[in-house]
Amino acid sequence: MQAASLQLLARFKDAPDWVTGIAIALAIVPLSLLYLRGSMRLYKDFPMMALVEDGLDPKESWFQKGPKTIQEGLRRYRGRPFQVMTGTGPKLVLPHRFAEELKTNENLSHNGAFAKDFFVGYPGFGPIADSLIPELIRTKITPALGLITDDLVDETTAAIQDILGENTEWHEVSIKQDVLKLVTRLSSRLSLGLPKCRDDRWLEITKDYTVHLFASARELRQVPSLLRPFVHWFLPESTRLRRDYQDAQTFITPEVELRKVRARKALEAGEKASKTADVIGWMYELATEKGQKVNYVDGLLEIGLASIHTSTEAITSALLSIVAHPEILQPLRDEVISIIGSEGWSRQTLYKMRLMDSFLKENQRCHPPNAISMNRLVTKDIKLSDGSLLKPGTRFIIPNVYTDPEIYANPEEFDPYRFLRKREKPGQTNSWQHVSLSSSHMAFGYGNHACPGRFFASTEIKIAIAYLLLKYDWIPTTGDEQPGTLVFETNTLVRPTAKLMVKRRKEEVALDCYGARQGFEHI
Ligand code: HEM
Repeated sequence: MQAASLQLLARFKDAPDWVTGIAIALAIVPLSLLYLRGSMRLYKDFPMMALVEDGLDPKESWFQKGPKTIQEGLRRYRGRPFQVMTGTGPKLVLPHRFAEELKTNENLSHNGAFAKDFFVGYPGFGPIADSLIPELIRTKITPALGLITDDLVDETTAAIQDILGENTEWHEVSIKQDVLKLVTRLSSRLSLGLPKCRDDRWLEITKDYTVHLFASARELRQVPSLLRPFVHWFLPESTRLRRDYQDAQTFITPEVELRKVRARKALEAGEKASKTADVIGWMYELATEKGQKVNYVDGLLEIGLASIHTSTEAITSALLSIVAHPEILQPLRDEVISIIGSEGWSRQTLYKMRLMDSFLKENQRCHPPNAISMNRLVTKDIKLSDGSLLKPGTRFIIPNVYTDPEIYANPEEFDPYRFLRKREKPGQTNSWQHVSLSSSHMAFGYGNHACPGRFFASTEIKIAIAYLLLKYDWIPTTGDEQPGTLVFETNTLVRPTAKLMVKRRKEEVALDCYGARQGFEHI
């Protein structure tokens, strides 16, 4: 912890003297106090896991080797709950068998757990706990997916052209950065609709906000808790985050006002407000239905946060897997050629891409961005089936079981057909889709707070991959920047600098779609 504090202090070198003085005083004085305070918060009935054999204390184990800490804990404590020391305090690790009994427990909060890890309450960090958004996704976005599919194809057509272009010679690209740009375009199309969604200023704000929030929260989790209320004011990422938030407010507010005026005028003229087709419109609709005030800036930023980071990781990782397993490329292309070539884009045709669906699910299994799921805060006493008592305030996580040979045959093998075969078994057609939830595949979480955006995510990812495969050839780069991964806490993510070689090819069937949707306007 001392090393982390000193590293942090080094970042204050350009700050005024008085700021540095305060920071140093705050860093040195309470360190011992913090250790005491931290240890008092431990869950006393559960063993603490640390990779002592690797010379790491509990917190270092979590930060540097999260996935290994969890695996080793499961082995060492033979399926009994144990605790780990995260940057924001201890969390229980509950073995996977508890997922079923906890999935619909009402005394669990997802927002509460995330609020603590993402410092909701500090200026600029706010949106992640807005409870209206899951409802909005369930009641407005998912039912409109048939119509949204056209928008996403339209946006992918334009965005791919802008980002990857027509170069038919092999050239190197920063693949994660390019996918991030593409996903930001798609998420922005959902949030703001045409034409605002293509505004460069908004695209920059929403992308930067997502990147800076994850970076700030990650930095702050490494800072001793007593220092955080001061340090967050000076961390470069948090400073940028507050600026992004203000920029978002400046950008969004006039657009919201404009929409409200239009809706009011329509009502005054005795007309119905037009049907809505983006997040601003749906938020307006939901607020009116519920007679509730909504924060549009928070809502749009939350959609960006939930969707941009996750879908970027999913698409980049899928593309890297195709490059690493070239034998799957042609079967995936053939499926798109056959289905889109004969029936065009629609929610139904995307559903028919069963190999793509299975491949994406297998990719989540083999390259999970997170080793755990079901991050929850206990709000009332819960007694587990093994007799353990979880008191209010307890936080827990449940590890994934993707490498368990009793659940997945040959778990080390990357088998894009794995879930396709499972779906062919009687009665199993809907159990193993990309978006299906189960405790043995928790890539979209599990239970009451499982990802409501997964239907949108799966649609957008399939469209993006179809374009990337039919319009481009991909091979590994020969340069220094081999993709590789970054491990932090329990996350294993594609490195932001990952590179691939790409060249334009001629797609076998027409994919493109131009122009806004007909008969479904913005308010
Ligand atoms: C590949 C893409 C995505 C992945 C892997 C993913 C994964 C997850 C996971 C693991 C959770 C936590 C679930 C739990 O703990 O049980 C979650 C929650 C959530 N996701 Fe996603 N997500 C993705 C895309 C999206 C998109 C596109 C949206 C929005 C359109 C979205 C909106 C949300 C929201 C609002 C929650 C919080 C749910 C709640 O509080 O009840 N996600 N997601």
